Amino acid sequence: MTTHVETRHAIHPDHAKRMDTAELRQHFLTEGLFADAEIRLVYTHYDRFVLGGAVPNGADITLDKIEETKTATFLERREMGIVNIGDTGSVTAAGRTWEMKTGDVLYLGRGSGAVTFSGMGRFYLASCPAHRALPCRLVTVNEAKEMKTGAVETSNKRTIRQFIHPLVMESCQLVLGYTTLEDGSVWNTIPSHVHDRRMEAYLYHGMAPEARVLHLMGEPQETRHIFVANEQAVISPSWSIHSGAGIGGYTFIWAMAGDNVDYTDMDFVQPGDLR
Ligand SMILES: O=C(O)C(=O)C[C@H](O)C(=O)CO
Ligand SMILES: [Zn+2]
Repeated sequence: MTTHVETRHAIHPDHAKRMDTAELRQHFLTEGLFADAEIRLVYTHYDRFVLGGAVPNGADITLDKIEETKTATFLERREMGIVNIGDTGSVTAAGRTWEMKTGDVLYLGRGSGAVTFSGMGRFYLASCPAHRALPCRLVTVNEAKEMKTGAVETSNKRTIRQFIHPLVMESCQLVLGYTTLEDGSVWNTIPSHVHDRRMEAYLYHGMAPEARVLHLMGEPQETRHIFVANEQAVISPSWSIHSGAGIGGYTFIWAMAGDNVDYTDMDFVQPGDLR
């Protein structure tokens, strides 16, 4: 098995607004996170948030130590959320094994040690620094807090499921869940928002191979777009909106790290104020 880590540096909004399409994609889009028998990570300088994919494909693959953190194990000073977007698989860490069905989310607290992924799961990983060790917890789809929002009339009817969230469980910085669009609704995160206190990343999945999401990013008065394919993620700095419209159905996993874990701490931007 191989573990591959790529580093993404933080970009100032004045720099971002001068980027062409290729540069925007190079800095904010992550492609190819999921590969058989590999762990692929993107280490960002936005709140030291790491995102990635682990695909055991029937074997065992282990995330233990990476050079970028210069710690004895990856989770020595970090917490991690794991979402299974594949078939049933399992995760072993901290002397325990959790079976994860499609859509389940596992929280691993600081100091959980090496993490082994097994079975036919397709695991999305989101990790950030943690100031204390909190208990590991599997949150099943039924245990998530479900929020229906949007409307058919505005083409944004969707279900937001909150997993690593103060209403469900305690974490240090990480807040994570996923949002599924209803048939016929295309827009996510409308009205758009920013939250200067937290960065965010969106992993889009459950899309047909030829489908694309037109992801909107940038400062509210300087928006840019990125066309995103299935199982690609967009890194959203704290100064950027993160909204999108899909050509076809999709789900996206949102994960955040920063100064607070208050999901409702958003500065909304109405469509009429976007440029
Ligand atoms: O559909 C939505 O709206 C979202 O899922 C919004 C994200 O959860 C988010 O941006 C949280 O800050
Ligand atoms: Zn957000």
